[in-house]
Amino acid sequence: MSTGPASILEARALHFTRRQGWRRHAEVLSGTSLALHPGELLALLGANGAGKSTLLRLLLGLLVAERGDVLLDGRPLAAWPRREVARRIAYVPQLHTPPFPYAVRDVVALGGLPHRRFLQGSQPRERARVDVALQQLDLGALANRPYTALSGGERQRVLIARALVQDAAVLVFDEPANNLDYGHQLRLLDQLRALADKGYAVLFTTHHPDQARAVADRVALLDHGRITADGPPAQVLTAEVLAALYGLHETESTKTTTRPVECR
Ligand SMILES: Nc1ncnc2c1ncn2[C@@H]1O[C@H](COP(=O)(O)OP(=O)(O)OP(=O)(O)O)[C@@H](O)[C@H]1O
Repeated sequence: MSTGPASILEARALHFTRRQGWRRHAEVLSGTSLALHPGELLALLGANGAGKSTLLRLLLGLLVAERGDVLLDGRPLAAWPRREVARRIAYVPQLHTPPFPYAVRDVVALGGLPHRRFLQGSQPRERARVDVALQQLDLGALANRPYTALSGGERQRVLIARALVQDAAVLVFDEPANNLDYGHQLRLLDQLRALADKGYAVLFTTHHPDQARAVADRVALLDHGRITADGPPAQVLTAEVLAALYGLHETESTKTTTRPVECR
């Protein structure tokens, strides 16, 4: 029996297979377990194709495992009404191309939808949350611009602002620092840290060990669908472990990737 604090979102021994072609099936996750706690910033690292996005989609209930459980507040995800899941877990996907030129403010306001009653418009409290999120993400000047006319990095910030308006207890980010310039990457990492410090449970995937080392409380390594390490970055992110995870021999470059990024 676990003696640590209760997890808010947890994957327990998940098995998931993808069909690849007519007959071939590949097991993407093989008994994968991962627990996320309130107030914690957890980084998930793994090579291309390791199964990170698949694990996130299972945790969000967008895919269903063949075996194993996903628990939200200790209760199987499938037992929660979909709308309640949307209230509790906010997801910031990797960038996508939006179909319509909605104004930035309207995209951010979509985060309030799970909190509205049927056919109800936005409420003053929600509009105030939109203003705060726009400000927090440095989007005030872009609020009335079409979302489709923004750069990749600006769009990423809009999606993060939308997640904040959702006011969920769990925030899940798929490679959130992708497409951001160096300054915005550092600011984003600081924002993730600040959100965890406020009590949100924050999970993000990254290809950059230095980002995990700079801000995360914990880092979990996913290697061919299995969690091979899970602990404080300083313990987990050794040059040897990274070389094994990414199929590298220990070199000067792998040593460099274990150096911390200064971001505060
Ligand atoms: N829709 C799909 N249909 C079939 N196979 C898929 C699909 N999506 C992903 N896969 C396969 O599942 C495996 C895991 O993919 P996943 O996207 O979860 O990895 P990842 O760790 O997020 O990779 P990356 O870092 O490149 O984004 C890969 O072998 C991939 O080819």
